[in-house]
Amino acid sequence: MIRIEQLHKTYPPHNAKSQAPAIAALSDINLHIQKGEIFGIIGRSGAGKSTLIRTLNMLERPSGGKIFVEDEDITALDNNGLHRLRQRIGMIFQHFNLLNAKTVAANIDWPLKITGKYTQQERAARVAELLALVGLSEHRDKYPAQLSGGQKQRVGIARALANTPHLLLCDEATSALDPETTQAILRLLLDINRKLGLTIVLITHEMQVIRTICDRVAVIEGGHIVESGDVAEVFLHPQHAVTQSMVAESTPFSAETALLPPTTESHAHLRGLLVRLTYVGDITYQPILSSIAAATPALITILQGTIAHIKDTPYGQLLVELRGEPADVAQVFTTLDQHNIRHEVLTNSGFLG
Ligand SMILES: Nc1ncnc2c1ncn2[C@@H]1O[C@H](COP(=O)(O)OP(=O)(O)OP(=O)(O)O)[C@@H](O)[C@H]1O
Repeated sequence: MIRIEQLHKTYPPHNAKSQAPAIAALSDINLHIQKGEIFGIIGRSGAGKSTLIRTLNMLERPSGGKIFVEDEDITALDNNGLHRLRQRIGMIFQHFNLLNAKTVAANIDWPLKITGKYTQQERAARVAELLALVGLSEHRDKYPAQLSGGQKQRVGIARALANTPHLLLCDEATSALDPETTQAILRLLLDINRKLGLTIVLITHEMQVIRTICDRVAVIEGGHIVESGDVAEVFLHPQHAVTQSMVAESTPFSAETALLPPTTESHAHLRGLLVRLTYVGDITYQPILSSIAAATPALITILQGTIAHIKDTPYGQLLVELRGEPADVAQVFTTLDQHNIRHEVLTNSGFLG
């Protein structure tokens, strides 16, 4: 659906007369986004997220590299080509960008009207369909000022979908919303993705957004993609320091004991190996640990645990202490391997004193 090759974007220094160097907002970005997936781009403030998503509909012109959308090199398009491209790409924004002097229905009708392609009757039918899709039929005659943030974003979504785009870009679409409304909007986006098979690319600084709806994710830092892959893999086994800290901030599993290395003080009582177990999928609900415990003289103590979801997939993480003879401990690891339960020895507490 989208192929980004060696993309660069440089901004001139803020003060043109200064000797300051140009700002490299994006450097050597290479990404492949599949048709029908929800692809998330996450990063801290200033990492380059907005610049990257805005290049996908050429609101921002790259300084180098190529972007193919449905096999068409969009960096080479003239004005007519760009106009046609933008009809195939919808976009929603953090602050909704609605027309305040128009009603909900008129906001949604606007992109249909400016194409000049449809009769008034066709437009009215399409607006009614979109209002129903986003759950706003009874608010059709209200003005944006009379709506909550979540309702405004629903209007934004309906407007973005008006011309039946192939791709929806979401620029921090839930950042201005409270957690409950965020969940409702994310559910709506997921529903639309499934019902319409629409490809969605979103940018966010919240790992929770990625975890709730994305299939794959790229982590951006200092204009570089530092890590990318399936959400479960990146979320459960983050490699880069930025990813690790964003995961730690968002996880229900306390960072103090689970995701950061234990301190001598916090685990002074431990005598065995401190091991983190991670399991993904149906196995999450199977009593593997109790059957291992029954079959081995090694002692397993659960120190902390959680079960949660990454999109539709359940996963579990346990922090356990493992004590016993080396052969018994090795047998526990073999059994864990047989069940595809990942185990990481965080420390041998013998060394903690
Ligand atoms: N129009 C511009 N002119 C000059 N520099 C810019 C411009 N837009 C962005 N930048 C710079 O490019 C870098 C990336 O900015 P960008 O807005 O893409 O980051 P971001 O990850 O979206 O940040 P935020 O989450 O704070 O919006 C930053 O250093 C920023 O200051």
